[in-house]
Amino acid sequence: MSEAAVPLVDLSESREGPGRAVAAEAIRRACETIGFFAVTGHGVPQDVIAAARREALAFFARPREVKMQTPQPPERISRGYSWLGSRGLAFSLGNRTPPDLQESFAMGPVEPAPAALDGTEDARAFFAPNVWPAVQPGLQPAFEAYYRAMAELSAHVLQLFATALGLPRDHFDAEIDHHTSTMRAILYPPPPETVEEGQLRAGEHTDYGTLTIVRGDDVPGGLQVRTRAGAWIDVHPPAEGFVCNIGDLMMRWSNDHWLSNLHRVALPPAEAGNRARLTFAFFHNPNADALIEPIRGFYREGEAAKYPPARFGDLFLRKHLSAQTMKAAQGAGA
Ligand SMILES: O=C(O)CCC(=O)C(=O)O
Ligand SMILES: [Fe+2]
Repeated sequence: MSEAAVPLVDLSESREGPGRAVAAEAIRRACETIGFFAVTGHGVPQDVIAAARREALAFFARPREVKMQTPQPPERISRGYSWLGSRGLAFSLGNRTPPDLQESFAMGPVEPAPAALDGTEDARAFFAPNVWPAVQPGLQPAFEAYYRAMAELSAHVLQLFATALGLPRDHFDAEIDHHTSTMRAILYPPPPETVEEGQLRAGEHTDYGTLTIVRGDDVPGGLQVRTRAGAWIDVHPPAEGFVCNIGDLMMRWSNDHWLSNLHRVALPPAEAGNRARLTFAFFHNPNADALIEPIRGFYREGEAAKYPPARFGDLFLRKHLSAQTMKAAQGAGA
């Protein structure tokens, strides 16, 4: 039950020089075993994080009818406000659970769609305009600044992934230059007096994309990851750091040598008191038209590809939508 199972990687020397290889090797080991690692020395200014947090808490404290002025659009893409009871992450695995005890506010790319996607389904799904609450003009700039900082950090970590996979460091660069990442601020309120059987703050799931970078409050009722032995262990973020995990796409790219691992957000025990928890989760995704094909140079001797090549846009739309409705769950698990 050692919590050292989620290793800590200091990124402060990881940009150039011998520190790059050291960080890449630590990340390789983490991705092969638990699929999670924590980072410090990431270079994201603490005031960017603090401003986004402040704006999120102010937004979630507003009356429901105000928050509902920027609802998640009916197409179920990750924009705007999702109210308590409207999502269930375990649905994406086809599990029938009560909905998650969380409300959230999501955004997508800050840059417009590249011209090559003009008029396509990808442009509509991945580059749908963001929605911003008119009552709180400070939220947009704070969230955009945080999103940009996360995108930059992701690009750096993906270069370390390339090195860790034995590839040139710029291997993924051309697949992420019009990335379709989303970010979600999530508020887990204090649990109600009665919760339904099997109800959690976030049901067990794997993430869908390349890399997720999470900043969640380190309070009871927090993030847990499943070890290969089947135990759920608490993941404590380092002070001023982030928790990173890889998603299904990196697992697919690595022909399953890397693990996109199950995780969840538990309910706090009753004695922990009535505490809410705030999380910022940045879900890094590649370009809509990135071709995800198991990386051959990385195969072990004689190994065959476990997946056919597939466009990211097609893979994602199948799984993401199933997190939202049980009806669509048949196609999940990609
Ligand atoms: O709140 C957290 O720490 C993690 C949330 C999460 O795993 C998700 O939203 O995908
Ligand atoms: Fe997750």
